[in-house]
This record gives sequence, structure tokens and C-alpha cells, in this order.
Amino acid sequence: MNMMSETAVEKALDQKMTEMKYKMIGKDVSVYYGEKRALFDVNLNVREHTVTALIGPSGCGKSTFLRCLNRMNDTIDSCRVTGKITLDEMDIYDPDIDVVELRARVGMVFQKPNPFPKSIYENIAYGPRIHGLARSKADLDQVVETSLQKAGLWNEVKDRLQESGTGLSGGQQQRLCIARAVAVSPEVILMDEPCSALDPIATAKVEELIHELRANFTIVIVTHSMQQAARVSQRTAMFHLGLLVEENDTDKMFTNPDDQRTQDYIMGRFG
Ligand SMILES: Nc1ncnc2c1ncn2[C@@H]1O[C@H](COP(=O)(O)OP(=O)(O)OP(=O)(O)O)[C@@H](O)[C@H]1O
Repeated sequence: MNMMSETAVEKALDQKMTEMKYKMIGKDVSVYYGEKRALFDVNLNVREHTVTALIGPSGCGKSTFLRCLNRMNDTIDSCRVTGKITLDEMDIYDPDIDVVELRARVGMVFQKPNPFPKSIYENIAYGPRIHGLARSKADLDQVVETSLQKAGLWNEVKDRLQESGTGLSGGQQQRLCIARAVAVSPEVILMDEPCSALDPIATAKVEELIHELRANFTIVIVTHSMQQAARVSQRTAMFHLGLLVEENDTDKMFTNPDDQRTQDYIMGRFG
């Protein structure tokens, strides 16, 4: 069997990353909550097959920017977004865009695992069913299995697919939510502090998973943990007071950042 070593896979992905186009482009993105401005003309591009970490002190606008990428901010009445964000070449704020379809292409995993109060099987099958991604029960079974495998959960749940998703451990629930996001074949997955409610072992599993998902998806992750950003991402963007202060290769960001504010933050001088 011709298996590529892990290092070879990493190398191939890094090569892909340097060659590739931007999957999403954010140009002069500003966000207001009523009168309050939360983001100031942010220009941030997201590379395909790359994990991009968004870091910065509390309240700096990381989650706000993340939520702009699949229009989750639309659900907040007071929120207004200006500037332009594209997915491939499509303007995602174009009034003709179908937001449900957009969120199938740009999925999201939240801070707190939020499985539906339904069976493990139904948690995964729901999305593909409503998006018409499976033609038969056999197709759907296959999507459920593949998604759970991609989320590293199949072996743990394959004999209990009809049990409730909410009965799983916190770490398993978060992987179930990742499987649910993966099941509709998104192109981009947004993760808002996906490990903050998990213990170190569950966190390690999810981090490993993020690392693997990069081969098939583009990932943007908000994290408070510098170590996590360093472990899982290839690019890092640092926000401060609503400004994007620096975006760089993660290695450079954590060894020799260009901006003093990044330096101060990673040294623990504020935040
Ligand atoms: N729904 C909202 N209504 C009003 N203001 C909000 C809302 N959500 C966020 N904000 C404000 O926008 C700014 C940016 O918040 P955001 O949650 O994006 O920051 P963050 O960097 O993700 O913070 P944290 O790390 O604490 O989650 C903050 O000042 C916050 O109070």
C-alpha cells in the first residue's frame, strides 16, 4: 500500500497553501452594533486548505469577524456590516444570496457543543436530508458514516447511532457537531473557540481533528489559547480593539511578529 507519511502529507499541503488562491477575501470590513463600532476596515484573506487562527484580547472583535464570514451576524438585529466579503468570487453580502445555502458552504462549530436533542444518526442526517444531498436511505447511511469517520467519532458511536446525541461526553458532542458540519460538505468551517468547554484530552482530540480536516476543508478558528493557535494553524491573525494588527505565518507570528502589540499579547503583557 502506498501510504504517504504524515510529514509528506504536511509538505504537500504546505505546498498547496503557497500555490493557492484565497478562498475568502475580506475587504474593508467594518461592523457596528447599533452606534458601537466593533471592527474597523479589516482586510483579511483566508487561504484555502489552511487553518487560520484569529487571536487577540477579549472583546477585540475575533468572533464578530468570524461571524461575518457566513453572515451569522444577520441574526443580531442591531448589527450592521460594511465592506465586502467574497467566497471564491461570490459577494456573500449580495442581496440575492441564499443565506441558508451560504451557511451550508461555510459551516460553523460553536463554543459550546450544541447537538440537537435527537439521535446521533439524526444529528448528522438532518443537514444532508434538507439540502437534498442523499437520494436514498443507503446514501444517507453512507454520509452519516463518512462524516462520523472524518470527525474521528465513528468507532466510538457506531453501535449506538440511535441513542441521543446529548448523552455523549462533552468532547464527543463537539466532535458530533463537527461531523454535523462536515456532513453537508462545506468548503469552509468556522470554529468559535471549539475547545473552550472541553477537558485537555478531548481538546487534544479536537485539535488533532482540525489538523486532519485541513486536507479537505478551509478552517478559520477563534481561540484564546496561544498554544492552540500555534498547534493547529498555519496562518494567524491578531486583532486588537477592532483592528486587524497583523496577519502572518503562524511560525513567524509566535517567534518574530512584526507588530509590537502582537509581541505584547503573545508574551502575556495584556489580555
Ligand atoms: N450582540 C452584540 N451586541 C452588542 N455588542 C456586541 C455584540 N457582540 C459583540 N459585541 C461587542 O463587540 C465587540 C467585539 O466583540 P467580539 O465578541 O467580537 O470579541 P471577541 O474578540 O470575540 O471577544 P471574546 O474573546 O471575549 O469572545 C465587543 O466590544 C463586544 O462587547
